[in-house]
Amino acid sequence: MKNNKKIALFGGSFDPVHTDHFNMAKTCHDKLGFEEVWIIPTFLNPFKSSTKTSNEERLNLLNLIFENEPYIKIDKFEMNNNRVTTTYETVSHFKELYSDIDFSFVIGSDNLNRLEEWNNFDELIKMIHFIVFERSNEYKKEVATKYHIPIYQFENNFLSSTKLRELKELNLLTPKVNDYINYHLLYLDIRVKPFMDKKRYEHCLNVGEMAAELAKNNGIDPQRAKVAGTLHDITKRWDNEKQIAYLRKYDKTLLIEPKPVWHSYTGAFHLKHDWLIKDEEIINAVYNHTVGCENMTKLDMIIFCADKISKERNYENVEYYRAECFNNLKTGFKKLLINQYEVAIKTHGIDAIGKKLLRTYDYYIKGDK
Ligand SMILES: Nc1ncnc2c1ncn2[C@@H]1O[C@H](COP(=O)(O)OP(=O)(O)O)[C@@H](O)[C@H]1O
Repeated sequence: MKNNKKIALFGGSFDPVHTDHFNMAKTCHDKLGFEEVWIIPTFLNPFKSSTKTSNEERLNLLNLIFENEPYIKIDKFEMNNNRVTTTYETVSHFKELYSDIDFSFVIGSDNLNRLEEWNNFDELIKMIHFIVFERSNEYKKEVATKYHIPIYQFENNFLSSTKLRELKELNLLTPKVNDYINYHLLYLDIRVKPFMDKKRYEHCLNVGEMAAELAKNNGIDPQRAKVAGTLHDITKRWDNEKQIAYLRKYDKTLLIEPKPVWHSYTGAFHLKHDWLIKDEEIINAVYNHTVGCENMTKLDMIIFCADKISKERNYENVEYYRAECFNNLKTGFKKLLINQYEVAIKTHGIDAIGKKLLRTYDYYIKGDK
């Protein structure tokens, strides 16, 4: 009898794809005898109202994580359908197209709980073998027994896309996937929006846009500037207690700076230690965005300026400062710095404006750097 090729179909939202998805696919190939694993990202999960990320972004992430795995094929059948596609339809499609292939369908054990509710389940279970990977100990074991479905263990980190979107357990996510997510600013509606009011969120988006424009003007990667700009105020609405806790944890000396400046430092610490952003220039640009420092990079200046001239800002002379920044970044930056220094002194007095603003002012304005 002819030995048919064995292929595992692995469907999911992959929003984002993570290390455990990777390990499951690898186990199918390395240990369970599947020659290939075909990854089928959903257009929409039938049990969810919507996915959070575009098809293109999810595909890019899949291509990235599996780039060195030759046994993987990423199939766009469900995505291209542009509508909800049930597993029954998908399996029928592949079986019809490739009648000489032995297909199995990979799921996590959580899916056993509602497996019998899947569309056309009675037929589906006769059409294809399910391969189940244990996700936790709590699942309907009787469903597996009833349909003789094998359960496999694998090197499981017990990750979930939902938790990763919420910045939980990011240290276990394949770093290049995390880097892509950060660089493309995915999941802002989960990671940024809920932590501030609408106006502040709009400001953040506008600063990101303005920073990208200034970056283009100055020969810098606009996307990196957009990331720093969009995330610059990420901790602005954190309460004092949380700000203090972060400063105590990462740099106590900053507690002597005025409270309104704290968020620049806690923002940088949050992005570095919780978002796991590795690009130090981005981290530093957030760190320096309120009162600057000596020897600022172009990106530092861009974020400092973009924050003060973003689209929605409408204080007197804002148009003038905008034009100055686009005409010459350094000149615009210095003018904004003088303005900020004078306003700060008028409002708070020289003793209360903090050492860092004084130092930046001395360096750039008095020292004419
Ligand atoms: N840590 C894990 N252990 C076992 N199975 C998992 C794990 N993470 C995801 N899976 C399984 O991988 C498949 C695709 O995952 P995902 O895209 O997160 O699911 P969904 O389509 O439900 O959003 C699902 O069958 C899910 O149960």
